[in-house]
This record gives sequence, structure tokens and C-alpha cells, in this order.
Amino acid sequence: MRGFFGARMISYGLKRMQSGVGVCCSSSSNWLFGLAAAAAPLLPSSLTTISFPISKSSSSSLITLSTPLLISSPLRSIASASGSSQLNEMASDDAQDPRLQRISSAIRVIPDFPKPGIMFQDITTLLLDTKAFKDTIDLFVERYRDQNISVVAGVEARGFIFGPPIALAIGAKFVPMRKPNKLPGEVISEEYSLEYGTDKMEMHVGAVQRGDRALVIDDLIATGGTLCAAIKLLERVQAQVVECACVIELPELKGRDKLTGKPLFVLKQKTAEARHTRDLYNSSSISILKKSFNNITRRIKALNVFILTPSIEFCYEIDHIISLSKH
Ligand SMILES: O=P(O)(O)OC[C@H]1O[C@H](OP(=O)(O)OP(=O)(O)O)[C@H](O)[C@@H]1O
Ligand SMILES: Nc1ncnc2[nH]cnc12
Repeated sequence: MRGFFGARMISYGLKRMQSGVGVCCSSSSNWLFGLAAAAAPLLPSSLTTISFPISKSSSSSLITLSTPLLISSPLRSIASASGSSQLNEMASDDAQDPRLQRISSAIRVIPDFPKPGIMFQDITTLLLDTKAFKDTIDLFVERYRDQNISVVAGVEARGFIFGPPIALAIGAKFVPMRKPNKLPGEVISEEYSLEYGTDKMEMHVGAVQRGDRALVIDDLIATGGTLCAAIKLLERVQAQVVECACVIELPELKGRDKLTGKPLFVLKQKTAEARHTRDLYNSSSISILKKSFNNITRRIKALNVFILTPSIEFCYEIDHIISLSKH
């Protein structure tokens, strides 16, 4: 009787296995893909798809998963006085401007550079895309060409990339705001703190005159320390800072609030997701993976439980077989 019951349990279990979700992998290297395929039906179909590499000892594979979190942020041109949430759209109806999306896509984000935890916004890839780079300059030129700007102050080093073409196009002089001990003439200087350290900025005495209408250009505003130092230098020589302009803003760092009321115009706001892409990888995608794995494990366990444990008789059967095999 016990043997009969045990055999029935096994046969029923096998039937369950045949009719249930089962993924066969032809080799051990395929098991991750197999698990992902098995997990796919468990994930809501409406979710956004992301891809990320899973490194293996000698090569890397790409797994595509569904996640409710968006990798790319909405891209807007934003100008507002510091501390204000007011948004002034650009004349070109920038919410629809296809140039902004191209610019956004051309900027690479490198996690943990130059320090762990920093999501580095790398504009060098934007410079490789001739159209995106030109569009970036054009957007600034369209905004400033009729504002009677007499000086474009570019912040070392990346402000030197965007500042000069803008200055040339709007007919303003370009003034470099440099790191310490680089300028050969007499300088005035301002110390400031960065997202990842401290620095000092210098400007040549005589480069900017009292009454100059200045535009400060940089690639990115994070804590706002750099732009704040530039504003201070310009105001020390009684120039009028009309606006600060950057390609990228990291709004969580509230750099805008440091600009002593000066307006800030940016092409791209990188919201929490950008800085937290690593966390997203760590928590969101991985937790989805874990959930999928757990679901699969649960299913496998359920089958095992069904086959092996509901019948004490079946366990006795196994004990009996084992004890027989020992003799
Ligand atoms: O808003 P903040 O917190 O002040 O940070 C923004 C500044 O940081 C980066 O420059 P960085 O000092 O790294 O110098 P680099 O351009 O020479 O690399 C960036 O190009 C900005 O100038
Ligand atoms: N996250 C970041 N990416 C690029 N440049 C920066 N400067 C300060 N923070 C930065």
C-alpha cells in the first residue's frame, strides 16, 4: 500500500512538472537566459524594458528585463531665477524640440567616476555627435543673441568647450575663468566647494569691465559652487551677470539656490534616476531579478514538496529503500 501511494505521488508530481512552467537549458551557460525567459511571464507586460550587462568571468551577456523605472529622464530647457520653481520655456517650444532629445541621448553617464557614488555626466560623447553638439550651441545662441551680452565667461575646463562658439556667434568677448595658477597676468580669485572636493577659480584683472553684461557658461551645475564663484568674480569687477547657462543640471544638489538670485538656464535636468542609476541596478532591477528567481524557486520547491513531502508513507518508502540498500 505504501509503495502504491508513493508511486502515485511520483507519477502525479511528474504530470505536474510536465504541465507546469518548465524551462530546459541546453547548457549551463544558458541557464540565466532560461531563468529570464521563465521569469518573463511573471512580470507585468506594461512595464518599461531596460537592458544591462551581467558580467561573467570571461565575457559578458546582456539580459533584458522589465522594470517600472524609467532610465531616461524627461528633457526640458529650464530657466528660472535661483530658488524659484518657475519654468520659462524657450521660444522654440522646447518641450517638443527634437534637438533636446538628441542632446540628452548623446551624453554618457559613467557611474562611480571620479569617486564611488558619483554618476559622472560625460559630455565628451556629446562632442562626438556633430549634430547634437551643434544643436547645443544653437540652442544657447538662439536664447542669447538678442540679449546684448558683452562677455561670455566660460568656466574651466568644460565651459571652455561651450563658451567660445557661443561668444563668437553672439558677438561677445570670451573670458576664461581658470583653475589656480594658470593665468599669467594679475588675477582675482574665489575659493569654492565641489560635489567631490574643493577648488579655486581665477579671472584676469581687466578682462571684464564695469557694466559688462555677462553670461556664465559651464557644462553642468551640481552643488552650484563653481557658478557661484564665477558670479562673485564677475560682480567684484561690477559686471552685470545676466544669466548662467549649463547643458546639464543635477537638481537634487540644489545648486540653483546658491546663485544669489541669478537666473539659470539649462538644457537638461538629470533627476534622481540619473544619479541613482547604480542604486536602480542594485535595488530595482536586481530585486525584480531576485523576485523572479524566488518565484521560480518557489515553484520548484512546490513541486518538490508535492513529490516528496506530503506523504509520510512516501518518506517511509524512501527510508525503507535506503535501509534495504544498506544491507
Ligand atoms: O556645481 P558644482 O558642484 O560646482 O560642480 C560643477 C562643476 O564641476 C565640474 O567641473 P570640475 O570642477 O570637475 O572640473 P573640470 O571641468 O576641469 O573637470 C563641472 O564641469 C562644473 O564646472
Ligand atoms: N556628476 C557630475 N558629472 C560631471 N561633472 C560633474 N561635476 C560635478 N558633478 C558632476
